Amino acid sequence: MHLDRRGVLFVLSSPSGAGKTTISKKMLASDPAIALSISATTRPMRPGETDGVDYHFVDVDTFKKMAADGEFLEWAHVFGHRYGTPRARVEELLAAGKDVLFDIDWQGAQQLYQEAGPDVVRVFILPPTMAELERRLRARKTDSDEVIAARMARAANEISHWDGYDYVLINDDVEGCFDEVKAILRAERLKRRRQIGLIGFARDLIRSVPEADPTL
Ligand SMILES: Nc1ncnc2c1ncn2[C@@H]1O[C@H](COP(=O)(O)OP(=O)(O)OP(=O)(O)O)[C@@H](O)[C@H]1O
Ligand SMILES: Nc1nc2c(ncn2[C@@H]2O[C@H](COP(=O)(O)O)[C@@H](O)[C@H]2O)c(=O)[nH]1
Repeated sequence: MHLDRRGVLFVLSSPSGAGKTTISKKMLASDPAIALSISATTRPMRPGETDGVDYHFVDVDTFKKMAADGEFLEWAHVFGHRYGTPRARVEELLAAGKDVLFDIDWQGAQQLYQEAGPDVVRVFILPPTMAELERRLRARKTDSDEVIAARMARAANEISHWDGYDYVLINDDVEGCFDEVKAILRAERLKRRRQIGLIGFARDLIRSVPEADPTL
């Protein structure tokens, strides 16, 4: 049975290369009730990325204007570039009854939580080892040695924020991690405070009992 509920703002964070894009893509492909928040970024496009799908690729002046105009729900400097979550798409998705998936760093998760509080569910993904993290970054073949070194150098800092999250998973095996993420989303969707349709449903159930106490 379907009851109206508040949308979940589902955040995935991790050190670069731990697998959050991989998990996000699997979630989006398997569940039409959740849609991706498409960030704006000033970083250059990678091979295989599409403007407007993976990110909105913008120059620094455009980004600064968007920030000054209040167009971002949150934004941060990451790896020497600016990244931000456009407010409009998130609001449209929530109004359409969707859950929203965010692939953002710990600074973004913190700001989003300040904005949207308990509607936000924060999941942090750890790699099994730092050697495996570096191996994944290299195997992805999207970044230069210099970029990979910078991402590895920042990984410890990113990981140090693990305790600001509601759930922490170790992505050793993609399918296992994906199953855990799906279980979290499913349980969060079922939380009583998100099921706004429950109030009317329970009231109608009670009123349908002729012998019920009329003050209930
Ligand atoms: N459990 C896993 N085992 C082996 N390889 C994995 C696993 N999870 C992801 N990968 C691979 O590791 C690489 C990095 O994954 P991905 O791009 O999803 O990381 P990310 O956390 O989104 O990184 P970034 O923050 O830089 O976008 C990809 O090539 C992906 O296929
Ligand atoms: N605070 C935000 N962080 C973001 C946003 N979009 C992406 N990110 C994070 O940046 C790094 C690097 O991403 P990459 O695509 O260049 O590898 C990663 O941790 C993302 O989660 C955002 O809108 N806000």
